[in-house]
Amino acid sequence: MIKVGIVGGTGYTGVELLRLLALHPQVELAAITSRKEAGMRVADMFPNLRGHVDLAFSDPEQADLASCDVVFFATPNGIAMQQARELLAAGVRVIDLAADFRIKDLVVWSKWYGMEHACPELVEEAVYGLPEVNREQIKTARLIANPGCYPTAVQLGFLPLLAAGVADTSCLIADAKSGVSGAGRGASVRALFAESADSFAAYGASGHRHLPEISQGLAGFSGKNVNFTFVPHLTPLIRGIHATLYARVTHGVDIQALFEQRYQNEPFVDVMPAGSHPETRSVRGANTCRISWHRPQNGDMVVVLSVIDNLVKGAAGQAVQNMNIMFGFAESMGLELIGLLP
Ligand SMILES: NC(=O)C1=CN([C@@H]2O[C@H](COP(=O)(O)OP(=O)(O)OC[C@H]3O[C@@H](n4cnc5c(N)ncnc54)[C@H](OP(=O)(O)O)[C@@H]3O)[C@@H](O)[C@H]2O)C=CC1
Ligand SMILES: CC(=O)N[C@@H](CCC(=O)OP(=O)(O)O)C(=O)O
Repeated sequence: MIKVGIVGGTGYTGVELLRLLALHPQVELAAITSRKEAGMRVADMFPNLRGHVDLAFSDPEQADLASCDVVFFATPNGIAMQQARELLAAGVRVIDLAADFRIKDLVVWSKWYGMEHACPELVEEAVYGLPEVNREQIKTARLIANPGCYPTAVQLGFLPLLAAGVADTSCLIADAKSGVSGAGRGASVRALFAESADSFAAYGASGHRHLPEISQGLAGFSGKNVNFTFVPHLTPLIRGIHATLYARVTHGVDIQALFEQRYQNEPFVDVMPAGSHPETRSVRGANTCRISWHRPQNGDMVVVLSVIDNLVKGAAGQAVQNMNIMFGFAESMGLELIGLLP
């Protein structure tokens, strides 16, 4: 058994971590923090956890995080980097669900996140927690940068094409749609029911902070710089990301075989039969990325469709997957979940 702490237990990714970890056979939940709700019983705020989580939220300043084996940060950007050095020095492994350690170029990171980095030396050490790419490094990592939700769906969709060198890297496009829980649980006008229901809009079309994270990953897969366009959209879903990806691909390549081979040993990537249209609801609540591809009019443009649950494979589920790999547990432990239809 390992002792686990969660900083930011009242947010959407925090409560999703609790849902998954409460039933994990190798986990003892030791500390769950919230500044605003310190003292409140977790199950009083989240009745779905009644009978499963018998702890109260503690103030992050008071919580005994140093005695944990691993601490998850389900906090806004810029929080984990304030505490990671101290925790690592105490022998605690850290998994950050925010973006503090995702981008290796600190100048780029500061530009997009609007702050100076508090521990640049740890950015170099941190392992980007996309198991389908970095499984070996994750096994021994002390510090994991858990990927963003859009970056997970987009990178897994492009990976087989770029790793095989069959896509034109001068024009890669991702048109991605997210459910409203992607914006977190903190009140914001755009997430209000009356603002987001029965409407659909792009945002950040001329620049979103996931652009540099995804570009960094795609360049790594292809071994060269890529020209990448990313347009996110807010949809009236609660959970889910649907990424529609466009790439010009060399003719004559068996793309179905390429995807099936790349993901044949991956427990959480499902390649559908050629010509399928994956639905976000098929992965709702599950740690699955479900993918299919199309070649419209048999031209050289390939369209990849990639869906995830932003809170599971896009955040908490992937973080638990990383924990399993780091501690030598079966990678699927606590994550054998099937999407919720309807
Ligand atoms: N929502 C999503 O789909 C995804 C989110 N992420 C990332 O995961 C992180 C968490 O997201 P999400 O759960 O949506 O966020 P929420 O806004 O829903 O929750 C944030 C949590 O952090 C706590 N918190 C806020 N400020 C601080 C602080 N200064 N110190 C300690 N705790 C703090 C809050 O509790 P309190 O204020 O009481 O302390 C709350 O529990 C973010 O970085 C987000 O970008 C990544 C992938 C997907
Ligand atoms: C719908 C929505 O607002 N989504 C968020 C991204 C999700 C997220 O939390 O970003 P990280 O993965 O970087 O942590 C946004 O566009 O800012």
